[in-house]
Amino acid sequence: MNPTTIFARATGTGRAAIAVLRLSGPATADMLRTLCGILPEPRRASLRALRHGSDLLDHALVLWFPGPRSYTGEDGAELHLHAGPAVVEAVAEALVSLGARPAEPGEFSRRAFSNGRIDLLEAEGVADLVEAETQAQRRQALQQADGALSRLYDGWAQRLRVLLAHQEALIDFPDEDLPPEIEAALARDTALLAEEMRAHLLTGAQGERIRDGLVVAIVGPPNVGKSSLLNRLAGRDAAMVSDIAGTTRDAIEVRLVLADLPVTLIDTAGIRDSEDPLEREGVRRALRHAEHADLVLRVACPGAGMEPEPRVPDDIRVWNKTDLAPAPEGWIGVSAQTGAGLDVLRERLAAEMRRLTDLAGAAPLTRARHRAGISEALEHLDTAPHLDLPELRGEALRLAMQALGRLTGRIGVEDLLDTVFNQFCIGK
Ligand SMILES: Nc1nc2c(ncn2[C@@H]2O[C@H](COP(=O)(O)OP(=O)(O)OP(=O)(O)O)[C@@H](O)[C@H]2O)c(=O)[nH]1
Ligand SMILES: [K+]
Ligand SMILES: [Mg+2]
Repeated sequence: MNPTTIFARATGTGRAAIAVLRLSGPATADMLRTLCGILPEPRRASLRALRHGSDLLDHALVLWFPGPRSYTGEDGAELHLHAGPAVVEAVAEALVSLGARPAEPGEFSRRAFSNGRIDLLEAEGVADLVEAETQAQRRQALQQADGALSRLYDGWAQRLRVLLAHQEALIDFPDEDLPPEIEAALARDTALLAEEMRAHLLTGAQGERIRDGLVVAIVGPPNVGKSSLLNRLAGRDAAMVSDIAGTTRDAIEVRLVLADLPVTLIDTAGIRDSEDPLEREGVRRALRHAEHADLVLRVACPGAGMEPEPRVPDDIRVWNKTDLAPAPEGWIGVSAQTGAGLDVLRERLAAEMRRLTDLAGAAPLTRARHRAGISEALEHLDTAPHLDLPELRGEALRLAMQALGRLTGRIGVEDLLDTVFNQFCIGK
């Protein structure tokens, strides 16, 4: 059955000079002919009067992309319209009356996937690229959209295929004639592959941090100036500040960009023993945030607990209120009030964040889906050597290969597609 021809506005809906309507599907050529009078030259921008019946809709720049050399692999087009809502609406209505329908979120990319133009990992890279807010996210998304992860996983699947072929050759030998050197080589190569996968799983922490952002928690006793510090780092009055100990109860989150990376900075309740059930809950939440954060700013100040908690090696120790007394050895001195020392603190934070996201050039996994797939493949590889029968070892290798195949979407992913593509915006 022929797919329906779909269209969507590919550019944002705010005030703008130009709006791009994108089309894909078998009726694209007919629709262009109707609207433009003739079919424009392929892949060349041409200025056309768009008409529907006797109605002049707009003067537009028209691009015609005959399939399969198009984003979706189908016939496609772009109409660069004047961005007035009435213009876009008139052209959209004309397209609907010609038989097109508005696209679902991610439908263009889904068609590109179905037509083999991109695999699932590349599609996810495209989605991340559309969402990228920081330069580190852009670089990572571009790498994935360009197929860096796909090449890695396809390479592993290819090696597994070879191992499986050897394993199957062994099945045909009677037990007593099994060539031991082939068995040994198989076990060695399987273990080697498993090691590479284990190392790759470790890059996931960095990759997911770049994609989702890092979490930095500000923790310490009451009144040391945690909220004042949050406001300084955020550059705005996000949290209430007062000289009353216990001002902050619930955690307050602020998003910002530091060292090209997205950060969620969390201000928490001052940690102390309290009879007040609300404050106790606040303290409990503060401790939980400290535990789950990528980095913790442990704040103290003159007269308030220097060591609120046993010292954790990765924590950054911040001594606030240096306008009242200088910082002791081993603390970064700041004054949230005057702004002194804030640059040094920002630089230290940035350095720690770079350390936590350093990939040394490797393409990292970026989503829980990837982590689950690789873990599954790894489980099968780890099981294989402990299985007695060569048939069972072969089956374990096959299952590992399937887990990798689902990551790229080369096999058995129908049930997964809605989850992946619904995260896209409309028009992509
Ligand atoms: N002198 C001086 N006072 C400061 C500085 N930073 C904060 N303060 C004051 O310290 C008091 C407590 O500040 P907060 O930011 O509310 O402290 P907090 O740690 O968030 O307090 P809780 O939320 O109650 O735990 C306020 O009166 C601030 O004005 C500073 O650098 N120097
Ligand atoms: K306070
Ligand atoms: Mg506070």
